[in-house]
Amino acid sequence: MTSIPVEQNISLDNEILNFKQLIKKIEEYKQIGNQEFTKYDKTNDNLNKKAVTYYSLGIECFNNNFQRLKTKETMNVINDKDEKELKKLVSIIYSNLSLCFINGYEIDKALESAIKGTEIDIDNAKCHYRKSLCNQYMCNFKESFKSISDALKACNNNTIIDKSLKQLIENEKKEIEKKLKKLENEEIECQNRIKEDYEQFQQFPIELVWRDGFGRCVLASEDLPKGTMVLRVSPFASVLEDHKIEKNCGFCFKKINKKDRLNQNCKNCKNHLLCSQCSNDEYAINYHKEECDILNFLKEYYPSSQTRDFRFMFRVLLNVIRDKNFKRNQTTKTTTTSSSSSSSSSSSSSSSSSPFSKENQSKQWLNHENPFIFDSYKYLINLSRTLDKVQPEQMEAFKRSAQSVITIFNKLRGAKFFEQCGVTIEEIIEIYSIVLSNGHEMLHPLNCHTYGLGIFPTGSYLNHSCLPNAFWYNDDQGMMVFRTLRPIKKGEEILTSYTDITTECSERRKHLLKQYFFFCQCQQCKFQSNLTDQYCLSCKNQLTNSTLCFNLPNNKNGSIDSGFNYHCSKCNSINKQLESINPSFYFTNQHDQRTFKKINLLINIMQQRHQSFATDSINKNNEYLMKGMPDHIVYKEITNALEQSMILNPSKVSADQVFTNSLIQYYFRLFQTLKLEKQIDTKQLQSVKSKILQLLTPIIHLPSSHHKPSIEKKLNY
Ligand SMILES: C[S@@+](CC[C@H](N)C(=O)[O-])C[C@H]1O[C@@H](n2cnc3c(N)ncnc32)[C@H](O)[C@@H]1O
Repeated sequence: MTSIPVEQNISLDNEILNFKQLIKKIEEYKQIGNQEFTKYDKTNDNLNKKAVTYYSLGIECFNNNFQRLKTKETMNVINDKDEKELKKLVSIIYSNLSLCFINGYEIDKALESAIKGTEIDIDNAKCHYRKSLCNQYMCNFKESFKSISDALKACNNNTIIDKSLKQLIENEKKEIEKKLKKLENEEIECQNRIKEDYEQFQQFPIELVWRDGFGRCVLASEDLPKGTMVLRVSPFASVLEDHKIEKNCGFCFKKINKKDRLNQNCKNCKNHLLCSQCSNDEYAINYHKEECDILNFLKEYYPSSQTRDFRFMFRVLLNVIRDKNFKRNQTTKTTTTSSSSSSSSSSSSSSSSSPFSKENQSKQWLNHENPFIFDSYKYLINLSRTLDKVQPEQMEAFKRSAQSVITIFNKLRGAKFFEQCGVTIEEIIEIYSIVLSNGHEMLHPLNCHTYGLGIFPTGSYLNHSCLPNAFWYNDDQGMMVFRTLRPIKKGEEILTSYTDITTECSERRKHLLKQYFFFCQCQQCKFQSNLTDQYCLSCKNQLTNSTLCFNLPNNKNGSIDSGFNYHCSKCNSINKQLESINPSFYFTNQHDQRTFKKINLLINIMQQRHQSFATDSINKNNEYLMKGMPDHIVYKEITNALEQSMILNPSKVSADQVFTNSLIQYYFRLFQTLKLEKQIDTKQLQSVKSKILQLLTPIIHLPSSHHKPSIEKKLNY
């Protein structure tokens, strides 16, 4: 439980004598909670703490008094009918609390509340419905289906039926059924791929498996040292960023010398450069030929539509069409061949002649020293998608865009082109949603700048972790390459990050939920979400959500002035005020603790020195001088401490040993302190900055472009 602010003016009358008083009090809390809920700005996606507080108070009031009334401590024993009424009310509060947590993106707490609500009143349909929703976000679709079925049962058990709620639940049930069917197919396809595509996966030290709740997972098939290339995937389709079109090769995306750019531009569309290598590659030449008329058309008639995303969709669709045309021709051929009883054509030899097979890709790709995985269309269309989560406005935009694409193709290639290719508008919309969840910005391996957009189906098989053990970049051929960040043991899952892991657990989970529609279940989040930022004043243990109890103050008429009391279940003491946790609490590993204590000490020395400089620059008795540490020694000590911590940097220890985030904050704090040091010059700062960047390599090398600028900004000098 997080610390919840309490309104100053609620009086807590703990002496509830009978059922009527209890129900009145709880009803009051519910009403104020509801008022706070309605007042809250719906666009604000932070937790509505006020509403949560009032609902929590209602629940606490019930917990504190119900047993007493039931166990006949009082003369006013509660009867069955009253008990039912009371439990119904509390269950509604749990349901409302669950909704607050859902709106605040705290799905674990939302689920916990919904479960409690259904336990207390099995006929609370909304609670079952919310339980189902939370399970969906947690990718437990089987559980979600069970809950939505319970919700429907509860609707039917209620004498007064809320028709719109029942309709909502029925629709949701259909959606979950569809999702379960889709997952079943995905699992079958995954098992098929494991068998059929064995050779491609054998090129890398990995194994593809299916796990309930997570879907496809990539595991290490042997012990892997740090830096090992674990996967290299060719793009199903990729395009340059708009501002790179006039400077970079449109096939391999490498930068072209200024003097060569004019010669290398396509004479027809004048909108596509090929580097000297690619202009000798038949595949690269033909690849552009197929899109040239489209680019030309856009330039002439819809100049504002020549955007990266629009160009990207054309490239995706051209490959889809190639794949479909080939398959259609193959079917026709097979039918003709079998009807004429000629010798059977093996499917493998036919597929090798596909214009969209691995063997027919660019020779540059095939001759490269590193192997790669090639994905045909069936692996693209099997990727997970979130069509049901797409906002209505976005869906409208998809439809408009899909219609424009069809119109342009039909105009340029013949009125029935799309129909003949067998691509429907529904399929294009589905591809859009796949691209939305699986498209990747393409990152330069050295400077991490985004230079394009691509889709790499097998690259999307890797799951996310907020303490990843692998990272990715795009290499000189525009392939997506994954490498290990630390040694990985055989059988361990290979995980990358989809988000900025330098932010707080709740922020990360919110971003992943908003962007990718799942509630992160990684080890790091599970560990961090159970920690509070407080520790027990008596036993000094860090309070976790599971050791933290929630108590109402015992004072009869008093108002809550300093928030809730916390009850440490480890030492049983009740504390009114809790201090913020000491950063060394984050490190269970002794070596880390010592290193960080040292850094902390040095920071303090620096800060004191800085203060004393400000107040009395020639105070010879300041602590720093008393310790007899000259400038360069302090500076060296800090660097040494940083180096030591690098030996045990967070990517090398397990998630339950280290808080990546606190480590980063520590470095930032250190840097800010050093910046204030008058005697530190730019060169020294630069050196500390490089040291910190080196320490944060695992994070900086992660794919997202969000965090890199934020780290750079914090290390500005
Ligand atoms: C890009 S896919 C990754 C591959 C996925 N396993 C599959 O088979 O498609 C992203 C999906 O994987 C699951 N996933 C990945 N990382 C996760 C995590 N840390 N916690 C929960 N689910 C995760 C979620 O279902 C998410 O929507």
